Amino acid sequence: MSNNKKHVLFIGAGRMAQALIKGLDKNEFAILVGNNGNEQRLRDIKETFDVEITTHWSQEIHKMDIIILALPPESHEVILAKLSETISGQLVITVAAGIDPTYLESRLPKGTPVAWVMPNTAAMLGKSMTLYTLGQHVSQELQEWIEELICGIGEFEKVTEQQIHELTAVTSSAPAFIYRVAEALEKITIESGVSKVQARKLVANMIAGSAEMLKTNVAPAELADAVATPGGSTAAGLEVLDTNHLDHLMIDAIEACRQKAMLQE
Ligand SMILES: NC(=O)C1=CN([C@@H]2O[C@H](COP(=O)(O)OP(=O)(O)OC[C@H]3O[C@@H](n4cnc5c(N)ncnc54)[C@H](OP(=O)(O)O)[C@@H]3O)[C@@H](O)[C@H]2O)C=CC1
Ligand SMILES: O=C(O)[C@@H]1CCC=N1
Repeated sequence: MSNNKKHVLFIGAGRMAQALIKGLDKNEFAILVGNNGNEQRLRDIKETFDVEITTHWSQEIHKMDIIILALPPESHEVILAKLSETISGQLVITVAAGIDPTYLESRLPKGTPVAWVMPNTAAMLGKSMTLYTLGQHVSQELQEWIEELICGIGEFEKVTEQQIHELTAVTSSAPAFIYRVAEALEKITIESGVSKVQARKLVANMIAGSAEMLKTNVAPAELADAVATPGGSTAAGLEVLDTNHLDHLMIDAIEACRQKAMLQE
């Protein structure tokens, strides 16, 4: 069984690597994890996820089928140069904001299959909305490997390189915007005298229910209309949001993420 497993090396062992490792099918993938020298973190990962760890990842490349770069965008340049010395046709995947297949291909040996996968932290619950796109040298079989990798962490969509540049802010960064909204609502809820646990239950289930409603494909405006009873209380709150241009605030926040991701390349 283990001989048929695909060997995956994670370079980077932080939040995103751990979220992905949690979702991967350990019957399909043999996982090895390396990082930038934080050995305690590697030991914790070994214990938590029952995977192999290495402090010398560059010596393991020849045994690997897939290499996943789960490290900061600005660390890619040096890591790709190091990888190029030993790599021989392995699939290289990055999850970094701003690091597209064109960037990877230009820094790896000619013909190296590469992909860009953009998950979010809900990967750790198998609930990521993940985007992916392929480089020029990815076969049908390798595309299937990529989909096998990411199906364990939630839903996915294949899009273009340009679309990942533009949509990383929406599918990977905007969860943080939702958490900010939740934080504000939790604070308000606690002020009504309920416990923190109750506040979390109220707010989390309200957001989860709203997300389920969105999945029915009814337009968000229509869903909001259905909440706002004519002349009722919700309309008064919506008017505050509209008058203060929540939509403009969202556009500005998304644009700030996009600009920063471009600078990190
Ligand atoms: N967090 C998120 O929601 C998302 C993150 N991403 C992308 O994932 C990537 C990682 O982010 P995240 O997990 O949040 O970051 P973390 O800071 O949690 O983890 C970064 C990891 O990269 C390792 N690392 C840094 N530099 C090097 C290097 N030169 N060589 C080897 N390993 C290195 C660190 O090593 P050490 O353990 O030794 O410190 C650490 O394990 C980023 O590129 C980000 O754009 C993409 C989508 C969503
Ligand atoms: O904040 C970041 O840079 C990463 C990329 C998208 C989500 N987190």
